[in-house]
Amino acid sequence: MKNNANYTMLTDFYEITMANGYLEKGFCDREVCFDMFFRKIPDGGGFAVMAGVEQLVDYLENLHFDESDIEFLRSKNMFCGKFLDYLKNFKFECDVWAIEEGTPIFPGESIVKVKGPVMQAQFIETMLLLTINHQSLVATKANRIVRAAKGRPVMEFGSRRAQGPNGAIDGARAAYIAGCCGTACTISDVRYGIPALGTMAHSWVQLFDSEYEAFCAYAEIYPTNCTLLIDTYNVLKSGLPNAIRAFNDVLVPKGIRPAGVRIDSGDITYLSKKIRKILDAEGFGDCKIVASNSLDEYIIRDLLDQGAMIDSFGVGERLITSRSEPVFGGVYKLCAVYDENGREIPKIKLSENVAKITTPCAKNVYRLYENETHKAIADVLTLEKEDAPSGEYEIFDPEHTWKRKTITDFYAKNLLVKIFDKGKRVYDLPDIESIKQKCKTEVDNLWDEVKRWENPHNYYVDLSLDLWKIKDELLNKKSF
Ligand SMILES: Nc1ncnc2c1ncn2[C@@H]1O[C@H](COP(=O)(O)OP(=O)(O)OP(=O)(O)O)[C@@H](O)[C@H]1O
Ligand SMILES: O=P(O)(O)OC[C@H]1O[C@H](OP(=O)(O)OP(=O)(O)O)[C@H](O)[C@@H]1O
Ligand SMILES: O=C(O)c1cccnc1
Repeated sequence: MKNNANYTMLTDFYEITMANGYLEKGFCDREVCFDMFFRKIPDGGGFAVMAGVEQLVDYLENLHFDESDIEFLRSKNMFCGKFLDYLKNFKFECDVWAIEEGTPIFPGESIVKVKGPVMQAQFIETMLLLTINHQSLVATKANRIVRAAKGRPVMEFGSRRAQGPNGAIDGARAAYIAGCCGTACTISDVRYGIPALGTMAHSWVQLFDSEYEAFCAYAEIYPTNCTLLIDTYNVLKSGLPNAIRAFNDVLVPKGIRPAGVRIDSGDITYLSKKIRKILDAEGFGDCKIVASNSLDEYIIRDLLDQGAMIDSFGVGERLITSRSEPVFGGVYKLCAVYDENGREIPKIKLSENVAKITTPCAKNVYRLYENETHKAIADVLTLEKEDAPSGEYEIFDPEHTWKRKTITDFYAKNLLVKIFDKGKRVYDLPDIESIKQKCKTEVDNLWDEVKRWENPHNYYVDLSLDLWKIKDELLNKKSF
């Protein structure tokens, strides 16, 4: 569902001062190309997960300046009348391409490409980065947590500790794309169709005169979806015995099986093993054990290594805030300008820090898959005018060019999909289930070496020879 919020003024102030300046200096019609890319995968992982395109589309489709926005800008006494008039009639006219949501992405490759008048392409930087950076961060983290859980469902529980409403709502969406089974965030279901789910809070148990009464009351109201929180007082001495009594007294006579018990404190491995034994002995072998309490991929891996008997996980704060690495450093850089004849002039940003040097030119991004296994071998950035890699193709490391490899028996997929043509949307937004499925399929298509936790294989993101030559020429240029 569309959000329809107008975030036009959610922009760094310098985007507005530059737009006004471009107009004053006669750059109004200057066509340019910008690239969004990121430099580092959070948590030392082998890949990130693209997310947030739908909200970017929403933003771009709503982009307009209200009368009150223009009056606000006029009150700053910084902007010329011609610019304020331009804003009055502002209509988004850029071409936009993006890698589809749910796709694994790698450092250095264009994940969003924007072409159009510099005033517009520059202006959208802040929201474009904010939207893609946030959701890709949470999707990347959630995918790590889901993979650590090895097929056990992971519920997203983080709203209460998210950084603001959109942190919760869009974060839940990103978590679902990346593999979570649902969210406690109800409005994410209303807005995006992310299944709302959950158990109960300690306050439910505390409110009743006894734990047993609290459990019976819940079982009576929600007999077919009865997961009881058993750690309010003492898991083994009180919570579990009371839950078993309530199951036997309320559900068993109706022929209904209990859904589960949740633990939210203590030594999860020790408790889950004890709980499993007791539930099995009492004839509740099908009753699931849910664990929560400041979990993340590291603790989940550790718990499973210890043999914890957990069937599903509830994960909140460390997922929704990506606590271990809370920044997805996507950047937006000018890579080309076009002269009056439409000829492309490549642009580079240099830096002492090699990782900060940009790749010039408007580019395509191809993912090369092995014919037989459909596993992704490498990504290759090419000039737009180049054909897709095919046949016998040599890839080489753009920094260590002697590292070469000839590949055959592969097919290439163009990852950058056109979303807007001259400001008009030309892309049908996929539904959330297809995005989730895409994420699963595409992560499955990565070699295990890219997915391992420690020192994952550095997936190749290479440049075509023609693109590399242009970059090399600019790197060796003496004056600018
Ligand atoms: N067996 C285990 N191995 C590794 N980590 C665990 C294990 N059991 C629990 N943890 C984690 O250790 C941390 C324990 O948190 P904490 O010290 O707050 O204990 P607690 O029992 O939850 O206390 P509280 O009652 O205050 O919530 C949590 O992040 C939890 O997920
Ligand atoms: O630990 P998280 O991964 O964020 O998961 C969500 C937490 O939120 C709830 O706790 P609550 O707000 O009652 O606080 P608590 O930590 O004191 O239980 C729930 O019982 C989980 O502990
Ligand atoms: O439904 C739950 O169990 C839940 C929801 C939010 C936070 N913690 C737990």
